[in-house]
Amino acid sequence: MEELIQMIHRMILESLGLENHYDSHTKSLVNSMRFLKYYKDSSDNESSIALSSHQDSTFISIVCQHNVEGLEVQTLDGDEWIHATPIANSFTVLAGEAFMAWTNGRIRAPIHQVKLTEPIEKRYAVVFSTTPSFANDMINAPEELVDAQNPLLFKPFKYYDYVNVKEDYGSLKAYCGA
Ligand SMILES: O=C(O)CCC(=O)C(=O)O
Ligand SMILES: [Fe+2]
Repeated sequence: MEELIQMIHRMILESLGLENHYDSHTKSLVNSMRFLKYYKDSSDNESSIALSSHQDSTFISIVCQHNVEGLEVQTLDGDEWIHATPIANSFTVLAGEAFMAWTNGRIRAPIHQVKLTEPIEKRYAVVFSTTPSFANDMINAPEELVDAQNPLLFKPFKYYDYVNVKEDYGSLKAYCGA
């Protein structure tokens, strides 16, 4: 898993021409793993929201859906939900707000939710996440990604300061939008 995580981060940095930031970037990463168990709300007939819509705060989240449907990703215009249908032997990768801010918006953090629809009553998922380390949690977009056409979208912020008050602000833009 460590290798996969490193590879995804490397692919993202390379795609943006930021290879020279790779060492400092990966040195300040922390990996974590969460096990999730969802139940369908029995008071709902056909479907129930098991995890309400949100953006992850992370750099990336790698979701193992165990072949059970439910994860939905909102389109950018907010008009539609796309089923992130599980694919056998595959993970689903979502970018989070830390990457969105650090890449000055080049990488989007999609809004997503988990909805259980008949006949699914129960769902397990495992989520592997990367976040900044406690010692080095300043998120500051590299200057290569900021220019007249791409003005800075988010003022530099400390990741864990944001995570602590995220619920109060509702979005990263409200917290530190430039
Ligand atoms: O269970 C899933 O498929 C997604 C979980 C998720 O979005 C999260 O834990 O942030
Ligand atoms: Fe999520």
